[in-house]
Amino acid sequence: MSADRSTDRRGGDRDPRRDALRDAKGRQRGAARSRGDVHRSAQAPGERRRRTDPARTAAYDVLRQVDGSDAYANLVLPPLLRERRISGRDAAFATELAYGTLRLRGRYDAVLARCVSRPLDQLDPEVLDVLRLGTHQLLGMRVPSHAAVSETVALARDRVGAGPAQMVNAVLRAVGRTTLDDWLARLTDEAPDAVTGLATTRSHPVWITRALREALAGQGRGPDEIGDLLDADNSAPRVTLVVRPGLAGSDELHDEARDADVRLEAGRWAPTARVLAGGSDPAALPAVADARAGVQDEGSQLVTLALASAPLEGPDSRWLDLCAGPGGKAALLAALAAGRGATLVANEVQPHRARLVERALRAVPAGVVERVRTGDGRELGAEEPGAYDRVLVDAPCTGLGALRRRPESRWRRTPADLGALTVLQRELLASALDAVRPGGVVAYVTCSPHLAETRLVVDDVLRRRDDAERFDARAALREVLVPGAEIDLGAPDGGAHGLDVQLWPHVHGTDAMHLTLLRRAR
Ligand SMILES: C[S@@+](CC[C@H](N)C(=O)[O-])C[C@H]1O[C@@H](n2cnc3c(N)ncnc32)[C@H](O)[C@@H]1O
Repeated sequence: MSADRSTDRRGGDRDPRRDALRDAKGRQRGAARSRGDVHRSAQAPGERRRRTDPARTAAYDVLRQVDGSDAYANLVLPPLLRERRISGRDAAFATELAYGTLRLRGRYDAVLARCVSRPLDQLDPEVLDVLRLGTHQLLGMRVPSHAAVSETVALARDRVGAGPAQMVNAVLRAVGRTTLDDWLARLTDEAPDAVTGLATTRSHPVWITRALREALAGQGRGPDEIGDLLDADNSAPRVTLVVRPGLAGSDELHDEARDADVRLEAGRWAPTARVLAGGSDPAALPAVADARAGVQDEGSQLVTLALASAPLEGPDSRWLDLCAGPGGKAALLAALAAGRGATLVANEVQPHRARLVERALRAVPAGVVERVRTGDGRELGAEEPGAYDRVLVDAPCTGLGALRRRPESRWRRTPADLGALTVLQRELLASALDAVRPGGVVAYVTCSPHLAETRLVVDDVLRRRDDAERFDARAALREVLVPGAEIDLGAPDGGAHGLDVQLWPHVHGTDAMHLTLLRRAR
């Protein structure tokens, strides 16, 4: 229980000084307000409208766009903050409020359902979003209760009207009468079974909780790790950069970071990784602006490095990235190919994502990128059979391994998504195995640990053909780690005979990337 609470309160986007620096009510101190002339003289007490806090209003507007227009929070929030000139600790407050509320929505809805007399789906969606925001301030942030309630009531009055604001007041007071620990104990006690209890308290859909637990067991880890995994999904990840080898030197990056007031630390696993330890926006680094470096999860770097270094006999001159958009792994592959005298073809089906691949590759020396192909990867194997030495299939997937990065995605995905995706994944892997030459290597990668998207896809494709076999991805990954790093990849007999790699947020601090390595036999 207490681990749960500390996870929530750690909230990676928070500035620990923020609560002290915002005023005693957790409210932004504005000039008019500090002068004490906030609309008071113009209105009767019952009609008083206080100026609502811009940070809370921004978080509310993000939630409305996410819930009402299917927008992505990480695409909506940054421009909205820029447009409204919300920066510094207020931007950090708005970010934690919006992202934290979205991540923990399942938990908060369970709490609210016990404080609202009607079923939640009978509330106006606007009112429900205000209640969720207030609940996150009460149970997931260090905002004093009186401020959480009064500021949220002011937001309700401003955005949804005086009537609902009274109801918001009453409900939030009921929420705040019980501590987070006591709420979690009650939700656990009242759950019909253990999985539902975990799903509710850790704010994940039940089907995802079940799938993640099965994936842990299926990849040689204890199913009892599920609580830690779900908690890790509820914490914002640290920002990690990739330093593309040969494109950005360590000293050069060090100097640029110092000049831009960005503090970087070496990554834990990948020699190419630098973790943002403090300072300002990494986009301020010239190396990031001109694509010699980029923002990339360390797990994504590891699986790419493992493919590039996997043992290979014979020629090693043409590499293919079959599903390249937006180009993070393609840029790392191209940098590695440049150092090895190889070339890269990057393929992507969606034209706008193919353009992002071109942008990501702009720092790669001329001649290394043979072309960025816009087309269906499922056809490439038949068009160019046996033409490549190394092929990456970073397959479109549910993204269940990157839930901490996309606060709303767990509520959007449904089990029905799996059907179409797993058919596509099989077809892309089969095409990759056709495109690689005999003796060549294919990496099958997903940012999902779901067994239906990982092991079962590979097993099924291999069952249908006798010209390819799995080999030891764990050994290949260990070869590329920073010197001296000891990585726990699960029990040796777990997960496809201990050959596949499954990374985990709660163990490795990376996204839950999956890697299977395959060799074309003939
Ligand atoms: C997981 S993302 C790849 C991420 C990328 N490797 C990176 O590191 O930036 C999967 C990509 O596959 C693309 N895709 C989906 N269907 C495809 C197909 N039939 N052929 C090629 N690409 C496809 C998607 O548009 C998406 O850009």
